[in-house]
Amino acid sequence: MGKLIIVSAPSGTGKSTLVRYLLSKDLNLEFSISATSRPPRDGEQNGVDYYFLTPEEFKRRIANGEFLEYEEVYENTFYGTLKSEVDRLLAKDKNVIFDVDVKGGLNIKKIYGDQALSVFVMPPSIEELRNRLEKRGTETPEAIEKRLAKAKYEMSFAPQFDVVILNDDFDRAKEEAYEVVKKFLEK
Ligand SMILES: Nc1ncnc2c1ncn2[C@@H]1O[C@H](COP(=O)(O)OP(=O)(O)OP(=O)(O)O)[C@@H](O)[C@H]1O
Ligand SMILES: Nc1nc2c(ncn2[C@@H]2O[C@H](COP(=O)(O)O)[C@@H](O)[C@H]2O)c(=O)[nH]1
Repeated sequence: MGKLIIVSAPSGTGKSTLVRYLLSKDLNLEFSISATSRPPRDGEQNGVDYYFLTPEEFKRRIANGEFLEYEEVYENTFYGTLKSEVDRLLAKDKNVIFDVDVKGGLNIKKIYGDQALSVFVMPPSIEELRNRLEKRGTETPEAIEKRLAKAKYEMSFAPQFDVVILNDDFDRAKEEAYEVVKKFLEK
């Protein structure tokens, strides 16, 4: 049976970068495409990066019980994992990797227990998070402030994860993540 790798971190830490690296390795991993009510960024594609839903459609699916978990990660912006997405990937005998916020990560771990490995990616500092988000340039200054304001709170959940990886130097962090995930998948 396929296993689950959950990657969570405050916004800007580098979890998507880490997830992309792990997907490029020979680990039989496939990405769990989340649903979101936020609009696509430049270059993002529906059904590849996210399933982009209107807030109304997102709420209809919540009421219909279609989500394994969902969070209003930022005010009026919903993100969630569809049950159908996880079932689709596990049915293909894939290991599933998630890029989800901290609460979503802990919820998925609770549901799947030992079948899942929860990984918290720790930023070196709040200042470095700000640098990374400003350099990425995908959020307005107001949105960056909101994300940073939440980061300290999210970091307090790190001890509840199976593994904590510090993303200071990316080359070191990606090797550590690879070793930890490989070991878990081989168990
Ligand atoms: N170790 C690192 N050192 C410097 N920059 C990094 C490092 N890791 C990632 N980055 C850069 O930081 C930015 C944020 O990374 P990424 O988009 O992967 O973060 P994220 O945690 O997925 O954020 P979000 O939750 O907002 O999607 C990117 O521009 C990425 O290239
Ligand atoms: N609880 C969930 N959180 C999710 C999911 N998909 C993504 N996310 C998290 O949202 C933020 C913001 O993402 P962005 O793409 O707007 O930068 C980030 O922390 C993601 O990990 C999900 O299905 N459930």
